[in-house]
Amino acid sequence: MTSSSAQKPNSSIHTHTIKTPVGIKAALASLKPKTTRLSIEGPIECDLQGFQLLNSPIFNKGSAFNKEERSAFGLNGLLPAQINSLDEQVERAYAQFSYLKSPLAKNDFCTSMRIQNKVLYYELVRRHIREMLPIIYTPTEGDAIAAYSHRFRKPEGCFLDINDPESIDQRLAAYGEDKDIDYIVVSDGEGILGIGDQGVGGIRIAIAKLGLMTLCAGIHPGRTLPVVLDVGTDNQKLLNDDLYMGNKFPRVRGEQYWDFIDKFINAVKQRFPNAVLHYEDFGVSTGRDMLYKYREALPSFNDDIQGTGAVVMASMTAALQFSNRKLLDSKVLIYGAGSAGLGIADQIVNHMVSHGSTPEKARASIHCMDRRGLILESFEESTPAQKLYADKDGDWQGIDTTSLVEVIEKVKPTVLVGCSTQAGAFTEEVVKTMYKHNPQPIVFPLSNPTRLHEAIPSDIMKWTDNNALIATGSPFQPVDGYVISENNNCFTFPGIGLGAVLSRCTTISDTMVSAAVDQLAALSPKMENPKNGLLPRLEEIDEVSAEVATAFILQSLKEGTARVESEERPNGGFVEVPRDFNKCLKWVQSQMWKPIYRPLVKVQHVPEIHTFQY
Ligand SMILES: NC(=O)C1=CN([C@@H]2O[C@H](COP(=O)(O)OP(=O)(O)OC[C@H]3O[C@@H](n4cnc5c(N)ncnc54)[C@H](O)[C@@H]3O)[C@@H](O)[C@H]2O)C=CC1
Ligand SMILES: CC(=O)C(=O)O
Ligand SMILES: [Mg+2]
Repeated sequence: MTSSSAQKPNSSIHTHTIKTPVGIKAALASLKPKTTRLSIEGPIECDLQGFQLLNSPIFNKGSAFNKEERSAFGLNGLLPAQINSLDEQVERAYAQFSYLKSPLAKNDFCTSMRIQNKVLYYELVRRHIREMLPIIYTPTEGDAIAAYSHRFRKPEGCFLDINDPESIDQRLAAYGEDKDIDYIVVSDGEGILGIGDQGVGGIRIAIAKLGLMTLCAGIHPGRTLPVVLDVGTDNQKLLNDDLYMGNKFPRVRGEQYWDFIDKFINAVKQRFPNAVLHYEDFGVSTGRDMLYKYREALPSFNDDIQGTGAVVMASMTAALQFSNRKLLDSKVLIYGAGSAGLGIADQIVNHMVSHGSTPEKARASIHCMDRRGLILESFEESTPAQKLYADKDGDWQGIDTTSLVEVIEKVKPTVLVGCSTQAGAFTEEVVKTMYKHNPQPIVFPLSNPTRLHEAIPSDIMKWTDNNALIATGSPFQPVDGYVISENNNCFTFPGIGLGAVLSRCTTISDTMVSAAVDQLAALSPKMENPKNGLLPRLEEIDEVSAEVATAFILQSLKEGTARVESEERPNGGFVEVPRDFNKCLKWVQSQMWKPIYRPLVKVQHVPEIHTFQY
């Protein structure tokens, strides 16, 4: 059992008066889990029929409905005669996907498949993950977001409007009144995937991240909620665009913005008391404050800060182990001290502290640059987070602190991280200076999209005689047989999110994130073969997420933040989570949603007309 600090979860969602039409209620009840909130196998009760069933992506099987289901659910006449297997459907869908030429056309195809049939969509992407991930996520999703108002076809997600803060709860209710929600991704669209302010188009980053939660970590796709906070936009192109679909005024900031956020957080706590809240692509001036302001109020997580920090820390650990160097001897230079850069710096500090350092010593081994150059104590306009890493002016007399090469010459970093959105900033001279001081320099150009990378791997390898240890922000081809790992936060946020959902933790602590980092680093294939990447293969992502989640849950249980063991099973008794890693891993895997068709069982209620999205 958990310690006394764990609270019993609010079970009001199970008992509150249900207003949805009775048919939908039955369908939803069948999504309810056996032990925790995830139901992944066995028959699903359903009383949708005919077109309603075909239009419900959670229940739809398209041409795979069998004879009995076609009769029972009024589908005869709505489908051609042949009954396909999921394999055949995937083959057909992949052929259609392959026929399309441009990445954006492929992205459109994926969107339409996702809102048509979730099982088919996730199975299709799972089988072709390496090819399709860049289409449904960075970099192509960034282009799709930039073109949101022009390519728009069907609304998905929940739109909250700063003009109408009193309606937040009503809007959340309209989206999913009678569902338990396990996981919410929210964005205000200010810092999208390295392409900046995209206003209301930010809804699509929330949708894309939730897609990865399901794909990579088996979060039930019917139990997630994408939210955009439409607070205006400072993107002049959007403001001038007649077709732009969001609020056409400059971003609201200051008190009115924070009141809106307060109301949103309170509404989430009330309506979805068991949900984990994931912040995505907020601006540098808000994302960090939001995380620290609310992280004790509800289990919440900023992917750009913590998810990115965690995956970089895991790659760095793997690179240090491979090159036989010690974490506490490392010196790190972060080029681009924004949300991601400072999140990485914080995660490195957390990790160094949990491996025996002090916060002061750990911070002293990290140096940060932004568009003003090396961050110095004398800079008045630095953010509080930047000030933690500021260098003493006196130590830098006579050195051009705006020159990356000069800074490297003085610091002699073992690790160079780029999250500056400055394409080509890691020049030949920069990389060769790193190499001069390190036989195996660790270089992570992370800026997305691909065209913004600080350097491309083939150049870095050429300039270091293939000795650099590289991980990038977007996918790249191997160089001379060396696999280049994508330092993608999809190796961390889905596993951490799954761990948070399953443990029902009250908060996501730094040490829980550190446990996830250590687990991911332990899965690095680099030690087996120097040509392997620093991170596991994408094809193993669901297994990786399960392991990351397991480490997270065990740490949460240790810290007394897990509430899962105070949840009652439907048939009596309480959930018991095994403390043994392998047994706990099996339990985690048993809770993950999988893209398989489950038998549909008819229930005898007459459905009313409804607006149910799934
Ligand atoms: N690979 C991954 O998994 C992730 C990659 N990223 C990428 O990292 C990049 C940064 O993202 P955020 O931190 O959210 O953006 P941000 O806007 O918060 O930070 C960018 C930082 O770069 C600095 N910068 C700009 N010009 C510079 C220059 N010439 N020299 C040095 N620094 C300069 C800015 O001052 C700012 O501090 C984006 O391209 C984003 O896509 C972000 C999260 C995850
Ligand atoms: C990958 C990601 O989260 C970003 O670039 O913002
Ligand atoms: Mg992001």
